[in-house]
Amino acid sequence: MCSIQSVVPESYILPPERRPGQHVVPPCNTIPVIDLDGNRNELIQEIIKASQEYGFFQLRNHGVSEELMKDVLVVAKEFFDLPVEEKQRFYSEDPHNEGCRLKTSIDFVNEKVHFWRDSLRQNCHPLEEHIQQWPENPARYREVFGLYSVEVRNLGLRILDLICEGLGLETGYFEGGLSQGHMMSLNHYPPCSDPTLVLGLPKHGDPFTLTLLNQGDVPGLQVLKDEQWVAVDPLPNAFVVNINHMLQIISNGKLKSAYHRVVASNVARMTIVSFIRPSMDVLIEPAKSLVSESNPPLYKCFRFRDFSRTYITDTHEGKDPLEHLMIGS
Ligand SMILES: O=C(O)CCC(=O)C(=O)O
Ligand SMILES: [Fe+2]
Repeated sequence: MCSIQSVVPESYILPPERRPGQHVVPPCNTIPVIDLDGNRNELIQEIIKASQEYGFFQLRNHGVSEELMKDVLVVAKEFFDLPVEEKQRFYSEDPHNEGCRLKTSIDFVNEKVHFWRDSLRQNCHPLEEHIQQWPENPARYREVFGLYSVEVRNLGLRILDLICEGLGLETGYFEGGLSQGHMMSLNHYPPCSDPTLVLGLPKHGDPFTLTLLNQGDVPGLQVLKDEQWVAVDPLPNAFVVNINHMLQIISNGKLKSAYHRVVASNVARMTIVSFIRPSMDVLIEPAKSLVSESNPPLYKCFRFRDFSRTYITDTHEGKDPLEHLMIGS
């Protein structure tokens, strides 16, 4: 994308009703901050409560070192600062390209308005199957992201274990197909001369199982809570964790996959997002042990592959991607 431009290009300007505008969004002091070092039973209660009320929480004392949290942001910035010729071989506009892919906005060819974000997406698990496709330049790229991806995946699986216990599901429910993949997105939001006209990312819910976001120290993320946008301001060295659509369905609506968006700003912002994701072939449905006659299933059973196809088109058309999965729809 454009790096620094004095005028926002027409193709990035949203229609007035979709712009963030001048409206000042309050920082949210109520999104729970959870210490992973705490007592296990209390921790489980806190995670479940936060996931029910907000679908989001910030996690501290998570075990990933401060140095590694910072290093990935530095190396990611070094990648985006490389000359265009160096980055170009990763660039693809094909939304079905699942390899290590550099793109700008979301679906540049098909979308009506573009979003103020460049991203590099890479698969991370199993590491040895994917690392060879990752950039070799900057020189530390594979080493730093290799270490980080293993630690973040383990952390994600640990949180899923706590959620599993908190929901009362059988041990290991999220192991295997529901957490088979790990995809990382290095998001680069360039400085924008008029952030009121554009969005870094539009309102969306994450389609996978669980997200762990390292958002650095520049604000930009906002969550929809009770129909109001609230800012999730950066907390040093914390992960922002959020429940994804598949976890909402498996929990039969108990846990919430909250809508969120990213606003641009006049300084650059770099974030590293890790998605723990299901395999394409896995069947998703409300967990059998969570449904009963008095608590009937809210969602149909479907294959993740089929959902991923409709998610892209639904999101483009501004539709709720979960609507046609509801029983009775
Ligand atoms: O960069 C951020 O703050 C959030 C990114 C995000 O929501 C996503 O990649 O799905
Ligand atoms: Fe997201």
